[in-house]
Amino acid sequence: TLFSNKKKKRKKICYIFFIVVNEFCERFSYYGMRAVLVLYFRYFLLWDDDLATSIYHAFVALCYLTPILGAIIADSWLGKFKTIIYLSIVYAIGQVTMAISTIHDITDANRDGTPDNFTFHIALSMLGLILIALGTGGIKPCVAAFGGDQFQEHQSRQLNTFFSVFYLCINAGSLLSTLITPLKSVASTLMVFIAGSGMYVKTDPEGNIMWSVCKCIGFAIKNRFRHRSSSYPKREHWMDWANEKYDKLLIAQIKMVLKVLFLYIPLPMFWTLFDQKGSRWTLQATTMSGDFVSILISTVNPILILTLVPIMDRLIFPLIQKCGLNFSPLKRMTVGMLFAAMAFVSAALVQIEIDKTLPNFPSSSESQLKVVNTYSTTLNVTISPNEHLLIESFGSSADYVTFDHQDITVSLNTNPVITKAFSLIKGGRQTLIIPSDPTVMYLKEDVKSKPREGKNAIRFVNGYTADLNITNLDSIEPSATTNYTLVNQGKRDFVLRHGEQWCEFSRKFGFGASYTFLIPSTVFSDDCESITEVEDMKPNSVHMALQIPQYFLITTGEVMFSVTGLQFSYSQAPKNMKSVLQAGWLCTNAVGNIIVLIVAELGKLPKQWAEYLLFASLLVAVSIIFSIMAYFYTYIDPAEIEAQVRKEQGLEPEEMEKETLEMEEKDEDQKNEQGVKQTKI
Ligand SMILES: C[C@H](N)C(=O)N[C@@H](CCCCN)C(=O)O
Repeated sequence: TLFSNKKKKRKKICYIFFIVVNEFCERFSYYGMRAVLVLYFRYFLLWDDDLATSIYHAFVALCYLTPILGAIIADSWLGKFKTIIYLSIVYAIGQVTMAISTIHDITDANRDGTPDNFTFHIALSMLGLILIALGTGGIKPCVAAFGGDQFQEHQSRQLNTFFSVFYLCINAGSLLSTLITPLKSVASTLMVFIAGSGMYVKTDPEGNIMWSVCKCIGFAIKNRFRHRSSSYPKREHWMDWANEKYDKLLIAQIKMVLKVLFLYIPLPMFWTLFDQKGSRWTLQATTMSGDFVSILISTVNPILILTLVPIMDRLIFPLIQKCGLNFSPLKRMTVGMLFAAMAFVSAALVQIEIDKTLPNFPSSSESQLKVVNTYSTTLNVTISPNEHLLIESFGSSADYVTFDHQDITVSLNTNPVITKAFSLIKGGRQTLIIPSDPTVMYLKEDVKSKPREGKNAIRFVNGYTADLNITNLDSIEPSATTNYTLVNQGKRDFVLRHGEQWCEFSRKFGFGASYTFLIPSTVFSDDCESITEVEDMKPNSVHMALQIPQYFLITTGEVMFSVTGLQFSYSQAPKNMKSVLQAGWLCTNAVGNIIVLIVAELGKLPKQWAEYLLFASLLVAVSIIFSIMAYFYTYIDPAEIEAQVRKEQGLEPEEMEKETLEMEEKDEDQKNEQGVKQTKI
């Protein structure tokens, strides 16, 4: 018996391996594609930041809405195993479609490196994304529930370990996704899953369960209204009004599901905060210094998950239990929410530090102006009505001057005096460039926010008497100013060239600064030494390491909230509705993302730190509501309730047999465990 038990255990580990590796591959593919999605929208489809971010969030929301469809297909029609297989094929077709949409050669007839038919690429990529969303939605609720199905009712400890390992695999997939291409992994997802096919415990779908559930709920509501007069005796639960027509077992199962779904109502708020890691926090990082921007953003969360899940499972939770505290799943989830709220308080504190170092950008009604003088002598610049600036040759005004009106007149103390009228951009920053011929002074638009991804925005004003060529930039005419170019942090070299003459100009950059370099007429005679630098925006000075506490707090919250929620959704669901509740759980994600889209993107507060604090307070309020709801929730054993209802109804012999077999197996396991203990003693 001992030998056969060990064999059984090894077999189980083996097919659980196939399931978790399948999830690893699927998440690897998903996160690998997601990581480059916004870049694809921005630089291939040439969408602006807002559109790219909105479509990105809409896609993520769709991925977490489609699980409902996957769950219906699995629980009512195909069963979890076949649903995973078929929808993995849809997923793979989606990834291939997406990959084809990125080949610009397909429509690039003139071979200029840009697609000629954007509509074609947009249509193809949207089709690809919809297929991926359908695929991921179909797979996700089924894989978790399918994994859970491999355990028997008495194996709750193993079931919890399975969900922790399952979550570890999600994060290992997410972590490694940046290293290998997503396409390969879709193929391997399918192959790994099919490889374990013969070993799985496959529960059959039990007819169109969702349709029966809807009809049953509809009937209960209708029946309740038909009997609303006080002469009819009250029933214990409103679903009991379906008793006349529907099976008691189905009604009991619906009651269990509704109880859990009701508890889910406050949960999207957690995801609203959690999913801002990828948007607001990423933007925050671009205003900080440190050379691990992209690595930090894409890897810190999965790395922390891989470390924290085992620590929590093996150390913290057992320790809490040893102290005699009942740290129930719903309590863990509440604490997880509070951790996420603390993460946002930490983000707000970091933001306050950053704000102290940020330039004073103009409000939407203000305009800002700086003056750069490349004329041969110092100039007295008067900007009507009462702004007087003394600017030396190849120098600039100390900082931007802010105006609450747009129309200005500029006078220079040249002989004769030069006067010119300008209209400034509302809410913009501009520089007045005074060239060697001041009569043609002109305005140039400046950056009015920190450059993306901690890069530096640089431009050159050509004070040389002829056209100049600068590395990686178009040729610039005399007196002209180039547009901004983004350069990475570190030492950068530029070669300036005019005909046979050239010189090399080197400069070390930090993070998130903006500079205008003034090239004098003597540039080649002094080997680029005389190029002067005007700092339009100071480099970032708050170090990115300050973001680590907020990442640590949100990930601790995630471990408590998300891993526990996954286990809870499985354990509290009736056998035939496991995927449906997994889908419900994933839907809380979708709603969270939609809230990010609506509240965070549209209703932005003027101060970012205030927005962080607002979200933190909202989550604290929601966690209080959730803890009250949780207090009134009684944990159930769905199998026990189902058995009890069946008993009341009179059990079918077939089911009785199955149940007896399970009981016998359980007894055998317990005996064996005791046997092992005795042998050890
Ligand atoms: C990578 C991340 N830490 C993670 O584990 N993600 C989970 C849950 C995602 C919910 C966020 N909207 C996953 O299943 O990908």
